[in-house]
Amino acid sequence: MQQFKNDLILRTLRGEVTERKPVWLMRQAGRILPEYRAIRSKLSGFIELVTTPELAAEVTIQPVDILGVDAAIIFSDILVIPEAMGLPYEMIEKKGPFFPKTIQSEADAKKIKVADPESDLGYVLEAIRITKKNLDGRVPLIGFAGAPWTIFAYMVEGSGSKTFSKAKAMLYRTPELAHSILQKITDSTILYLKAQIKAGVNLVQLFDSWAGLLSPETYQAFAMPYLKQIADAITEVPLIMFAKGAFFAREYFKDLDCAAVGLDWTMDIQESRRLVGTNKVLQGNLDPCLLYANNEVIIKETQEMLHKFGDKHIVNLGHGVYPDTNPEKVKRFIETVKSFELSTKE
Ligand SMILES: Cc1c2[nH]c(c1CCC(=O)O)Cc1[nH]c(c(CCC(=O)O)c1C)Cc1[nH]c(c(CCC(=O)O)c1C)Cc1[nH]c(c(C)c1CCC(=O)O)C2
Repeated sequence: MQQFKNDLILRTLRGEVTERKPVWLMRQAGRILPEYRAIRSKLSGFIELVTTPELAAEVTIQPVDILGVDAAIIFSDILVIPEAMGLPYEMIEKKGPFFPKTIQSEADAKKIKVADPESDLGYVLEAIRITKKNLDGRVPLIGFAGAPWTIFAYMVEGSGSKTFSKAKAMLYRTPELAHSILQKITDSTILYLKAQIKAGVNLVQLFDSWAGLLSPETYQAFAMPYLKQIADAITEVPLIMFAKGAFFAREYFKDLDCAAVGLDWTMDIQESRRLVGTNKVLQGNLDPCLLYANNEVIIKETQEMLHKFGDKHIVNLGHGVYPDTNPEKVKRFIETVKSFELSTKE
């Protein structure tokens, strides 16, 4: 096993008691950092950055150097999977992702293939290898993928949406077609995560960003079976399951073979602990908007959160950090976490 200078997150995921809690932020690599924007502004756009391994590796490491987080997350996007399956995406400035081609019919579904990570996603794997080399054991590297329902939602809807009603309509109208697409996404995701692990990531997170749009019954039918396949297949490294807005899913995750469950800021910490059980680590869940507050408020709210979680906790926000957040506020949040256990031990 690789030796790290800082392996707090891996020890926490193994259930060990550590000297302090590990901290990282979803979307830590990105527009909050002027150093990121400097690299990004020289390129044609986000996709060029994602597909240029040397630069993707550089922006992956920036938050480790600048913010002092306890893990790096590989700079990429969940939408590289639809692309590898045959549906390329565009990233429209200030609007978000757009798919010129989507899946509307059985004929469309037949045309998409199971991704071959080595040939279709080699640029991500290369970025992981370069990142590992340049991190030089400072902190572990997180790999990730979108959860099947969230990826399906983009492949059918074709863009972001408040309701994802086209994608949800397919679940209700043609469930068998939906299941066949979800299975292909799942197969692609398992191959992709395994390829990331082989390239060097030390843990992985699944993002089910649109989980909260489904009813409990629909989530049981169209999300859980595929999450279970992924969790059962990923045996090499710890898995963090993050399903935004899915209150109902916390109790389902109790029986999922994952090391940790991510909470968003709307989820009560003690209630979540009850639902998820005592075995798993919890991750989260400060409201990203708290980082707009003044330092005293940030420190107080962060400390309260740290108390409420107790042990078995990876500190994070409840969702990705918003792009207009002042990096100094992020640093204040991280410093509060780092000094917390020290101050309570004295
Ligand atoms: C739903 C989703 C996407 N992508 C992702 C999710 C799941 C997490 C979540 O729920 O937020 C995941 C993601 N996207 C990105 C990362 C990088 C690693 C990290 O967390 O630091 C990760 C983990 C980079 C990115 N992905 C994107 C950016 C912004 C692009 C830019 O630099 O202009 C970054 C840094 C673009 C993206 N990509 C996506 C959207 C909706 C957008 C546009 C939103 C926006 O503009 O903020 C799809």
